Amino acid sequence: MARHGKSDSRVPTVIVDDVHIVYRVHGAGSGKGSATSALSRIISKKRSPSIREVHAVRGISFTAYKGEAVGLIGSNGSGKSTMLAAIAGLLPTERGGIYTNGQPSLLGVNAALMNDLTGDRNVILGCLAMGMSPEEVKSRYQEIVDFSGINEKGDFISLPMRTYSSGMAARLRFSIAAAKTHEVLLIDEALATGDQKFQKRSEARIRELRGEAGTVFLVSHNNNAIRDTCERTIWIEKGELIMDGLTDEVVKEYEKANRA
Ligand SMILES: Nc1ncnc2c1ncn2[C@@H]1O[C@H](COP(=O)(O)OP(=O)(O)OP(=O)(O)O)[C@@H](O)[C@H]1O
Repeated sequence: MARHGKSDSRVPTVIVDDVHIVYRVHGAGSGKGSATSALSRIISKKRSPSIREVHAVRGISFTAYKGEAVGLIGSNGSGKSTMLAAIAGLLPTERGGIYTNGQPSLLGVNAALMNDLTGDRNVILGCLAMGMSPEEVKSRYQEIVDFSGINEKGDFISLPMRTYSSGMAARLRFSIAAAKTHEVLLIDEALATGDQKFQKRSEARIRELRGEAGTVFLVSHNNNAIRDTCERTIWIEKGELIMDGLTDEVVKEYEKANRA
C-alpha cells in the first residue's frame, strides 16, 4: 500500500472494505414482540408482524496496521460498537468485507464473565478461555488481580462478581483481557468506567500491548483517553466515516462540531 508516493512497509492487520451492517428487529413497532405473542404466532402459524431494519454502518472503509492504536469516536448511536463487533466477527456484514490478520478479541462492557462466580474463578476461566495453559494462568493470576486493583479495599476477589460495582467489574474484565498479547484487541469503553488511577494504568498497558505487536481499537467518549492512547482516530456519525487521521486533528474537529 502506498502513502505519500512512498512504498509502505507497514503490515495491515484489519481491512474494512465498504462495510454495511443492518440490524433486523423483529416485532418492532407493533408492540407484540413478547414471548406470548411469539408463541401464539407459532400456534396460529402466522408470520412475524413486522421486521424493522436499522442500517447501523453505511459504507465504512479503512485499514489498520500492526503497532497502531486506533480510536473510534462519534455521538451516541453512531455505529462505533457495531463496527467493533463486526471486526470481532460477531456481526455479519450486509455488504462489503472485513479481513483480519490474526484473531480479534473484543473486550466490551458485556464481555462474558459469570456474575455468580467469584472474581478469582472468573480470572481463571477467562484466562483459560483466552487459550492460556493452566500453568500460565497460575503464574499470571496474582499479576492480573493486582492490576485490577479489586483487592485494594479488602478481599473482594473471593466474592461473586454480582457484588461488584460496574467500575470494578469493568476493571477485572480489562485486566483479564490485557494479560494476554492480542493480535487485534478491540476495547469498547473499558476505560470509561475505571477511576483515574486505573485509567492511567490501563492506558499504559494499551501502549505496551501495541508495542507487543498487536493493533488496538478503542471506542470511547472520553476524548482525553483517546488522545493519551491513540495516535490515529476514526470519527463515525450515522454509520458513516466522517474523518480518519491523526488523533489531535480528528478530535479537534469532533469537539468543534460538538460545540457548534
Ligand atoms: N442489537 C441491536 N438491534 C437493533 N439495532 C441496534 C442494535 N444495536 C445497535 N443498534 C442500532 O445501531 C445503531 C448504532 O448503534 P451502536 O451501538 O453501534 O452505536 P455507538 O456509536 O456504539 O453508540 P454509543 O456511543 O451510544 O455506545 C443505533 O441506531 C442503534 O440503535
